[in-house]
Amino acid sequence: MTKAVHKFGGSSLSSASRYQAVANIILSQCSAGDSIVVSAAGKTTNTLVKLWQSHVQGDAQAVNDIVLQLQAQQSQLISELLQGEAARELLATLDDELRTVTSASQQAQLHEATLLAHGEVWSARLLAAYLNTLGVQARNWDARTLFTLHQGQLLEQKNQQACLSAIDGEHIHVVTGFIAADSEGQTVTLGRNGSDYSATLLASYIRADAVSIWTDTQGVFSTDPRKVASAIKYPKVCRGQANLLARLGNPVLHAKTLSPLKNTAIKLVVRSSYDPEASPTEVVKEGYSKAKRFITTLENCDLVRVEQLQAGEVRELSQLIQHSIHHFSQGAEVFLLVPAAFTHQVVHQLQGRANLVGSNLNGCAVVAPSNEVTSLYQQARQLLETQEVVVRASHIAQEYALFLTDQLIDADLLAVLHDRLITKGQELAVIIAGLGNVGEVFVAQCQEQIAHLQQSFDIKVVGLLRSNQMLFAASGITLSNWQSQWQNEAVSYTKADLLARIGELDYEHKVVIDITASESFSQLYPDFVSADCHLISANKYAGTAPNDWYQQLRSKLQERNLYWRYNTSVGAGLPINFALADLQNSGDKIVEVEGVFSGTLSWLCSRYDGSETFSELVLQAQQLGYTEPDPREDLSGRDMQRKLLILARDLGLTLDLDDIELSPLMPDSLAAGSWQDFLANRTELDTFYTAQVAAAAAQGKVVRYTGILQQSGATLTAKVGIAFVEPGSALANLTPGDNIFVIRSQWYQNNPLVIQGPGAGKEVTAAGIHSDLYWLIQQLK
Ligand SMILES: Nc1ncnc2c1ncn2[C@@H]1O[C@H](COP(=O)(O)OP(=O)(O)O)[C@@H](O)[C@H]1O
Ligand SMILES: N[C@@H](CC(=O)OP(=O)(O)O)C(=O)O
Repeated sequence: MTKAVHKFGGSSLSSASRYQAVANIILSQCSAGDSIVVSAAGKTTNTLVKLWQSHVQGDAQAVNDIVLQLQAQQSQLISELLQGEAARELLATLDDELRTVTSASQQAQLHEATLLAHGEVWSARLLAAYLNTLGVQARNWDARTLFTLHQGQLLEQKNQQACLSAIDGEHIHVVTGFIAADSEGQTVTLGRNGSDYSATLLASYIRADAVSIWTDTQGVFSTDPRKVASAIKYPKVCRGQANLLARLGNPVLHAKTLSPLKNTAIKLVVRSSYDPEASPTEVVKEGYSKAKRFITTLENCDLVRVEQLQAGEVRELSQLIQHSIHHFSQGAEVFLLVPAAFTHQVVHQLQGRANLVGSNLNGCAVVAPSNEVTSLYQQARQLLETQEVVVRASHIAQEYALFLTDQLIDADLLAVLHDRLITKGQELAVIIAGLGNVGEVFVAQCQEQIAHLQQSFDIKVVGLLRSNQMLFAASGITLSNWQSQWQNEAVSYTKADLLARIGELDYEHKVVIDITASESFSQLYPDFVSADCHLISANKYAGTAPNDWYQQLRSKLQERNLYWRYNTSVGAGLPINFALADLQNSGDKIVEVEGVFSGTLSWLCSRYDGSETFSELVLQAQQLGYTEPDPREDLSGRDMQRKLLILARDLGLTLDLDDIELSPLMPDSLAAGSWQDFLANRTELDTFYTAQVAAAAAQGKVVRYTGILQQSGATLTAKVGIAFVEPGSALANLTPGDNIFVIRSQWYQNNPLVIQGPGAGKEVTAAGIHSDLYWLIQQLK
């Protein structure tokens, strides 16, 4: 049986609704025998630290106020999650504990670690009780009964025995993070953010298979995603870099998190409790992922030079102040970066061997592959200079460059640094679905196109998919001979196989290019987005799916900073979506889009001159491959209806397909029945069409099949069908097969903007998809 440990940090337990979300994750993802390690709710530990500081300062009033604050916060959580006896019991225990805190403070008997431990104890107790009310057999553990340290060292055997006998296979075990006991039974803590470490320790003792660190971001990013919206989520990060980030004070993982995993195969992932479906970051062993670029900030540190630093002394100092301390050597000198609040303690401990060389410093560190560090160091220095940041001290090591300044690296400055230093030299994985007419041309053009785009991005086609087989190579498919690779290596696949392969890709960016005409493939878009893929579609189904589904997809894309381009779904390579977006973005108001958006119907109506019957023309078009296999698909007008809906949604209208009036280019009697029936009765089509031609001629006009979207005040007209147009108009004089879009706007009123040209064809459609890819890369740069 597999065993998992899930750790939920304070950010995942910051309110009753967050506890509920956590419980839902546990209900859906955990089974008996799994362990849940919890931190203190929200910022409770910070509040407890303040309480301790007030106590040390002898400020009884502040101690009281903070106790009341804690009581209010915890009681609210309990009351919102539990009822009846369960609630009463926890509220009474909370009261007792807080009364004990107050009296211990009054009697000068408060113990720091014991005080700080309350946060985790409250969380574990409440979560276990809440899970019980949901019918989960949950057990609550105080980690002081599981983890013992003697003089700062873990008593491995004792701890393992304690954990193995506690964590049975019948319950879900809710365990306090952050705390342990010393050999006298006194509380000790594992350092701020230490619950990550508790989780991996527990996992190593009980020989779990996996640890999930659930937090409020979807994984480990190139920089703090809460400060820089364009931060890149990395699917994989190697342990060494994760550890280095932690040692530089980055909060996403605690510095000791990785040590219990050494020499184990325990899988570690970081994922979001706010978005459990989003693909996580896996922290993998060295060599299992490429080194990535990161930028992390430091705030309010002191730089301390130390003489004769002994081995293990930094660890002891970190233990003393409950914070990780970054240290580095320059020549014979060793420096420590100490959180300013603890410098006094550290200097005191070092007994005359420490000199303060810089105080209240801020800064940033660029972590990168070792061959990039020197050049990034130089670029960063120049960049900081142009941003008028005075560097007080800097350090370059094999895997990172560190800059210390007096100025704060705020979110704006961090965004600039990230943009210039981190988002260069990125990789984009391309997955192409649909290798029909257009798909094959697209792949054939890819080699040259990619070489052209390569200057800014390292682009690799990693997947080629047909409806039932796929060729996947994470390191890239050689496009010059993909056909023979396909012959030898393509395999049949399921949706789960495809998503698993995409999930394993270790690229900064991924894009799925859908050149299929498959509705079921389009239904996978939400899964692709959950796996952090951008989308490019020639396929019209997702763009015309029911509005709720469509809007959910759009918001999911937005939440993840992902792009969706679908220029070729309307008018093939014609830049209609670009034009509409550009006009709207520049402040114009579009009042009407009218046109012929079907190459087939354009060809039929423009070619008809009465010398052949309409049905003969339809059969000719079928033979020339201009129509769908059953030409009634075209004659039904559905395809144009879909395209009009895509344009309407681009204009911000929340329409559904059925909101667009549709009248087909054939009598209803022919729409039903088999193709044979159609052939047998095709004269009905001819009668239908000649009647339309005669009616048009009576008005001095000609027949065309058009779509129109018109906004006039509060009235919206959206319809697709037969229209009688002036013989001299642009719509009437269309080259057979071409599409035309006539756009009327505030700026283009009497003389409309006309976009006209081939609206189908494999070369132009493939070129349009390349244009979407180019656009995507411009956005990512
Ligand atoms: N490179 C990064 N990737 C992800 N998160 C980061 C990064 N750098 C900083 N962070 C911050 O780390 C926070 C998560 O750590 P923390 O607040 O300790 O979470 P928890 O309470 O779940 O333990 C995120 O909210 C984010 O702001
Ligand atoms: N509650 C402790 C331990 C911890 O790990 O918290 P979090 O998981 O929220 O970072 C702290 O705030 O330091």
